[in-house]
Amino acid sequence: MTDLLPTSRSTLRVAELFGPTLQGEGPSAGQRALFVRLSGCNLDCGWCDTPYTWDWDRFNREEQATEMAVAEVASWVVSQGTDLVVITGGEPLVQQQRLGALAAQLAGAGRRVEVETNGTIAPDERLIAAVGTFNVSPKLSGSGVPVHRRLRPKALRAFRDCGKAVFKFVITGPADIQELVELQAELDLGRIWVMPEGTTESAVLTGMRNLAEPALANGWNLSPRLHVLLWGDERGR
Ligand SMILES: Nc1nc2[nH]cc(C(=O)O)c2c(=O)[nH]1
Ligand code: SF4
Ligand SMILES: [Mg+2]
Repeated sequence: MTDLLPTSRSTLRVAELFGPTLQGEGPSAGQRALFVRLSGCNLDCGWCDTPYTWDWDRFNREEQATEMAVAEVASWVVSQGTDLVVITGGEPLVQQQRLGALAAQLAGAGRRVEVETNGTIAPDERLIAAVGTFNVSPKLSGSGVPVHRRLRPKALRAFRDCGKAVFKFVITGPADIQELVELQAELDLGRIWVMPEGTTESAVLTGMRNLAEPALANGWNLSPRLHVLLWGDERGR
């Protein structure tokens, strides 16, 4: 029998717990929310704004990642009087088993659970049952990640077909827009948000101005990065 350490089944690698703050992105932007940021990612996007969750060449893993019991994370969330909880990363689905346990506990306690994911790992049934909305953010060529790693059509179809996903794309320029037009035609993704890349107020505002007309022309919604407009690059916001 495989000798699994109990901690490997009951703990999550956590980067930070924060909030209440305002969900800054996607369909729930502007809503009060708590955030659970998990550590670890299976991609390495050039413009990543949370490299402290995965880039162990630049950051110290022991300092940036804490093993926490699923129950401990859940009780922190439930102790706060805010009903929306956003689980993000990193890539939360690299810990899918324990993420599913957390999401189920939170849903059982009456919380609305959103998961921010890069869409490369298909969600399992327990996770789908517990999550209210998956904000699926597949990476485009501007991320610098090779296409076979960042776009996994089978996983994207699983999100699309679960009925709980919206798709949110970070756009860094015209090549990303063209790639999204093609992806939409190929995969029929449903509701799409586009969002500028940027960690300063001026970069986000300029990006949103550049995206407004392409969004309207292609049937897409436009997402702000509200937390960046309000607080810049401050961590834990
Ligand atoms: N306020 C706020 N909203 C967010 N929406 C998605 C975030 C993320 O880092 O995934 C995020 C974040 O870091 N802060
Ligand atoms: S998928 Fe998200 S967390 Fe992972 S490297 Fe890309 S932007 Fe960063
Ligand atoms: Mg962020």
